[in-house]
Amino acid sequence: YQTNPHPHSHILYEQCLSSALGPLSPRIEDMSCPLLIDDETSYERRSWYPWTFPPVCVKAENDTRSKLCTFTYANLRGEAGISIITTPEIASAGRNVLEDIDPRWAVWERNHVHTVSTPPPYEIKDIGGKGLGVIANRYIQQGEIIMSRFPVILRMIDIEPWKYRDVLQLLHRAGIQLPTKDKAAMLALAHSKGGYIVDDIMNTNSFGVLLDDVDHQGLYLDVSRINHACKPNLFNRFSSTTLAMEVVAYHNIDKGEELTISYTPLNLLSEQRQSLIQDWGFNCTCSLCASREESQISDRRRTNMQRLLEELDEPRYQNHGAINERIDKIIELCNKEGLRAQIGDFYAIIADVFQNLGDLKSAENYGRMAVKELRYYAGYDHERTRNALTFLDNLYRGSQL
Ligand SMILES: C[S@@+](CC[C@H](N)C(=O)[O-])C[C@H]1O[C@@H](n2cnc3c(N)ncnc32)[C@H](O)[C@@H]1O
Repeated sequence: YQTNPHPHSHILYEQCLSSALGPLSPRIEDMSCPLLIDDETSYERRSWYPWTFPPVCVKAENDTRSKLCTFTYANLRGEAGISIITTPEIASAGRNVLEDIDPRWAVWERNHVHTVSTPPPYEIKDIGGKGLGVIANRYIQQGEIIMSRFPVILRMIDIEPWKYRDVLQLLHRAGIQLPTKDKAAMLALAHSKGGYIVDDIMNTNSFGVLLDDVDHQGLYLDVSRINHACKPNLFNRFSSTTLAMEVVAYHNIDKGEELTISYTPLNLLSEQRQSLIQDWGFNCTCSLCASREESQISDRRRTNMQRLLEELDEPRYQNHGAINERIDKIIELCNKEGLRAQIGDFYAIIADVFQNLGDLKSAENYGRMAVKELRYYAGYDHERTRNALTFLDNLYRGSQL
């Protein structure tokens, strides 16, 4: 091991911040505690390993211990570079996301082989009124993985302790340290609000992602070219172990159709949806927003679903007849509203209700269905999927106490 002269990192190193056995590889010989690396520890050549450049850091105004740094890794799994703006602690704990994936392990984890459609079944073209967009160049079948990408920039969302100017400097550094090809593609992405260009690009195109369970903004090339629709034909799922964002066909898509995702959670009411879209800097012109009649019908159904879900918590409905009646109605409304991607979350709620009722068999059934749906729609190791798996793990253990 290298010696680590940083006073705080020593303690953190002893505690071993990240899971010692990286989730990407089951090999026992890979067990090691990652070192904490920042601008002070990386004074010797290569002592900033595994990063490609020595990290550049800024200190918080009132707390000199908290640093925010830019870490760059030039070649993530042969695809692109990645720059991460985060704390040294998170970078150290989350650095196993840089490891190459052992394919046998990945298949075992996911339960199926991961295949991205090749050649890509889409083209990126100018779309009137929306800038560039993505168009299907052939018939696409439900479930096809259209894109699978790693982020080129990640930035921690809670940057409150640091000066905004300092954060912008780190962002600038994040951009210039990317390999030339990725930097050019990143700088060509859409921007909408003005200000420093990379900041504007991040705010116009990023997705929320977790690094070491902490919220970050993630910028994904290509995925960023997909425009918004309230009833999209694609959904995206995220892996916190690999940082991969997969874009998958929600249903069958005809050649020539524009490929779309929803920039907002799918189940919002029209007013909430429109206001979020306006924050994005454009107007929602989907029929679900633009047609008064359609949005009223949809809002009514969604409010109904919400009410039915809330009723499941009420003691007077806590019997099998009332619960099953509500489940049938929720599923019917969910299908009518195109909210299939959220059914896993509903199953998880229902599993919980059955557990509270003491019906562990039904709780297990719904818990298993929740895991299956969440693996497919949210991601095999998404936080929501992990929560559903923990529920199943605890189900019988809890009843034996
Ligand atoms: C993530 S980018 C999508 C790709 C973008 N059109 C481009 O040229 O790269 C988001 C930007 O695309 C535009 N956009 C996305 N969906 C739209 C929609 N449904 N209607 C109008 N503009 C849209 C907005 O300007 C938004 O700020």
